[in-house]
Amino acid sequence: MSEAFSLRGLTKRFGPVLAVDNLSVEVSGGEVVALLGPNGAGKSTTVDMLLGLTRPDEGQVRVFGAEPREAIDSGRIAAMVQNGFLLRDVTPAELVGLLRSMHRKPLPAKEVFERAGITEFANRRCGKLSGGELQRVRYALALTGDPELLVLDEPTAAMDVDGRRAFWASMREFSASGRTVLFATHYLAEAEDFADRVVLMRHGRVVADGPVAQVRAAVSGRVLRAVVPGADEATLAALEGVTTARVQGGRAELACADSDLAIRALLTAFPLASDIEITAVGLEEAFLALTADEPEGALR
Ligand SMILES: Nc1ncnc2c1ncn2[C@@H]1O[C@H](COP(=O)(O)OP(=O)(O)OP(=O)(O)O)[C@@H](O)[C@H]1O
Repeated sequence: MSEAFSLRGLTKRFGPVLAVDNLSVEVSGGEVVALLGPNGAGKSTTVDMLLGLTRPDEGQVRVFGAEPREAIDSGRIAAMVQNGFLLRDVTPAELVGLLRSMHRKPLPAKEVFERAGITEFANRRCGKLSGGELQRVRYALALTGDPELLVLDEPTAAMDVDGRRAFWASMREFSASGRTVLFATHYLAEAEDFADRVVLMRHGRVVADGPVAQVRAAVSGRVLRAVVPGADEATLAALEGVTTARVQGGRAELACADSDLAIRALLTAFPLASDIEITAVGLEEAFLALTADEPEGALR
């Protein structure tokens, strides 16, 4: 499938803060990708670089084989960013009208209103709209130019349950026509329900990237804890079935892709290992561990 965009070796610093650290992601046309991570993981900075709003310190961004600016000018990419500014005294209908006049092949205004669920308040001034309604207006503006790639930063923030449901139904319709979507979120459920692929970020880096089922399998393994005399983290991490290892307070904690293999390997290498316990890690818990705000977390 043709490439929609690629981010290669992107790095971005804000003073001492390393917001994005050597990030590489390639997305093909038609994929729906969730950029998932906790607050401060670097999602917005990554989205801003994809849109050409921020320049990377290192690395390269290509959108449909060109600079982001060209893709934006040609209307092939559109975005809905957090807190995008909307004038208080204009109406959504006026904004959509203005944008339609700037695009080569805009969608009919009525279709934009319907798809974004703003028909009811399209002629009300933006200053009179709620936070959730304004989010839908931002979505309408992103749809107006009929883009091939839609980039959404925390699109459902401020939306209520019904608003979220309607929004995702509309997005499904958008992607069903073979278009590409990248959305940043910190809601695991949204990523699971809507994305084909999840790129999990933490501390500016990609910690997992793959189909939802694969990321789920990679993160929802088991944890083996034991007292292992004389063991160091590197040796334990190299055992068969073990993903990462941590030794703390005399106990080893091993994150396992396959705990059956891991326990056999552990007892072969360290016959004196004792006080062994194995616990299952749910996806939610594993996600929290993977993205926890501690550089040397148990699971990575
Ligand atoms: N303009 C800026 N100046 C200084 N630091 C910044 C700036 N923008 C982002 N950062 C820092 O870079 C890091 C990544 O921020 P970013 O907003 O990209 O994360 P995020 O994953 O989108 O978080 P959130 O879910 O809260 O939006 C954070 O530590 C943030 O404080």
